[in-house]
Amino acid sequence: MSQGRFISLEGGEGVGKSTQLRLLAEALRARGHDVVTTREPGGSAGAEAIRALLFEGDGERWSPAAEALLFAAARADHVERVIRPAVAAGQWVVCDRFLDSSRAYQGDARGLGDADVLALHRIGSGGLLPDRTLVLSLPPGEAEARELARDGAADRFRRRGDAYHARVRAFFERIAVEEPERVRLIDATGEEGEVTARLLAALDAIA
Ligand SMILES: Nc1ncnc2c1ncn2[C@@H]1O[C@H](COP(=O)(O)OP(=O)(O)OP(=O)(O)O)[C@@H](O)[C@H]1O
Ligand SMILES: Cc1cn([C@H]2C[C@H](O)[C@@H](COP(=O)(O)O)O2)c(=O)[nH]c1=O
Repeated sequence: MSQGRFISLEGGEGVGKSTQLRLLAEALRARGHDVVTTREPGGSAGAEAIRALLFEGDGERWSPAAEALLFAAARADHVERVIRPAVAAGQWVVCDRFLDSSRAYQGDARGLGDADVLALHRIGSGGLLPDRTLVLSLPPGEAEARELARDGAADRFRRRGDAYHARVRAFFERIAVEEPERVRLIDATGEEGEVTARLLAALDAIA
């Protein structure tokens, strides 16, 4: 049995994560890997139910702590029921967002703190980390233009405003510097296929 892997795609809204999830999975399948694609919040029945709770209502419905707990609970179910079994069975799991989104959005931008988010992750998911995290990076105006062309309107997370999203972007850029073995910053400008090629190149030692 080949060795399973766990890869997460991260970054702000509209940078191309869902598009690249599909394209990267196709490229990895073409290399002979058995690939499972999934997403957060969600990815298992219980976690999708929590996703609905998180997306309903206005942006301040949940306190930072309650929101972090909901994301951590969804992740615990997803990790236990989907991610760990797939990796143990030799599959490659490619996930649209994971722990680093909680660190960026709840820990940093909502002020909960990195240590508390990591503590929730240790309790809920045994501290599982991806083998590689690929952070897609676009100039701010470009991500927003792509997002508005796709949706026409902002969802409750997008409505938190520019300063909030600037903190998220800065947090992702920082962890790529601080955790270079796991986290790679990827230029997400240009054609979809060019971005996929950069992602594949950034899988170097684990592919
Ligand atoms: N390389 C690209 N060039 C131009 N447009 C792109 C590119 N990649 C994705 N798009 C388009 O940009 C929009 C946002 O892409 P996508 O939905 O993949 O982003 P996302 O990061 O998953 O967003 P969100 O976090 O909001 O779910 C989509 O309409 C998609 O078709
Ligand atoms: C996993 C995770 C996500 N979020 C936020 C980030 C986005 O604004 C939404 C998810 O939207 P998407 O279109 O499905 O990417 O949720 C968060 O704040 N914390 C998290 O842990």
